[in-house]
Amino acid sequence: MTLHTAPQQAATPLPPALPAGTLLRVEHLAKAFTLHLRGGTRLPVVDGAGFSVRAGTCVALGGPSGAGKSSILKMVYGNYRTDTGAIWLADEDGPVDVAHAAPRRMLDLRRRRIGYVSQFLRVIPRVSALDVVAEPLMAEGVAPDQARLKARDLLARLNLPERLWSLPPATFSGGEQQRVNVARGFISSQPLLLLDEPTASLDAVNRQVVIDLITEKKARGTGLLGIFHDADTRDAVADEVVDVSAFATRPN
Ligand SMILES: Nc1ncnc2c1ncn2[C@@H]1O[C@H](COP(=O)(O)OP(=O)(O)OP(=O)(O)O)[C@@H](O)[C@H]1O
Repeated sequence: MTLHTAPQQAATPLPPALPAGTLLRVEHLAKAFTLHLRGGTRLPVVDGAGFSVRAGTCVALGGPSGAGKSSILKMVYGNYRTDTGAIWLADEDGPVDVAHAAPRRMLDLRRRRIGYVSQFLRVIPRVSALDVVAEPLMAEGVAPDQARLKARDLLARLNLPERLWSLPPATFSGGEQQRVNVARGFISSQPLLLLDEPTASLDAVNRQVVIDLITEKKARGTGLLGIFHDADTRDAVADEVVDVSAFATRPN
């Protein structure tokens, strides 16, 4: 995962008082990509994006392909720089604007406050599937044996054959890698979890497992912000769908 390092807007807006239970509030968000290999052409993606995520709910980002759903998710996780606007993330001492957070702060927020299940697993050479899943818990200070126990539980629930657990996932199928990725994302307990198409390569049985995992997170008070191309999954988990094409800066 990359972290943007460029400075953002000149002035950091004052933190708002987020309503009780609000974990994330996106305000007036705008982003355009600059295509340096195309003579600096600017490609506007979203303008004026705004929505909130409350504890115990799942908000789905909807809209057609290319509308900017993944770009919004990446801005919330601090992977993409924002041009204007604010992304208020609830922290223990009050809201932090992710759009202005320094890289070190962002890494700390990722450890404690915000998790992310990316679309594809980033394979780490020579690390077993079990340790890929257990690693975020170990990074939080959980003892390796305990972290691996929880990882085993999740991999078993996601029907990953036990013979694969000790192998690095580089050679796994797309669906097997996605299940390792989902397990890695769901193992920790940050209050906000971002999901980028977590069921895209999964069969119906494992899609249902992911739906159950999301439902359990919601019941424990986690807020989720996700992209679900599969309408059945979206209908099963989403409390609200935010149509990103409403924030488009050009026809999609
Ligand atoms: N790093 C990048 N550099 C340049 N353009 C980009 C970059 N990332 C995304 N885009 C462009 O921004 C637009 C929005 O892309 P994005 O992936 O956010 O859409 P999406 O709604 O998630 O699409 P899909 O449903 O197909 O995944 C697209 O036109 C895409 O080409």
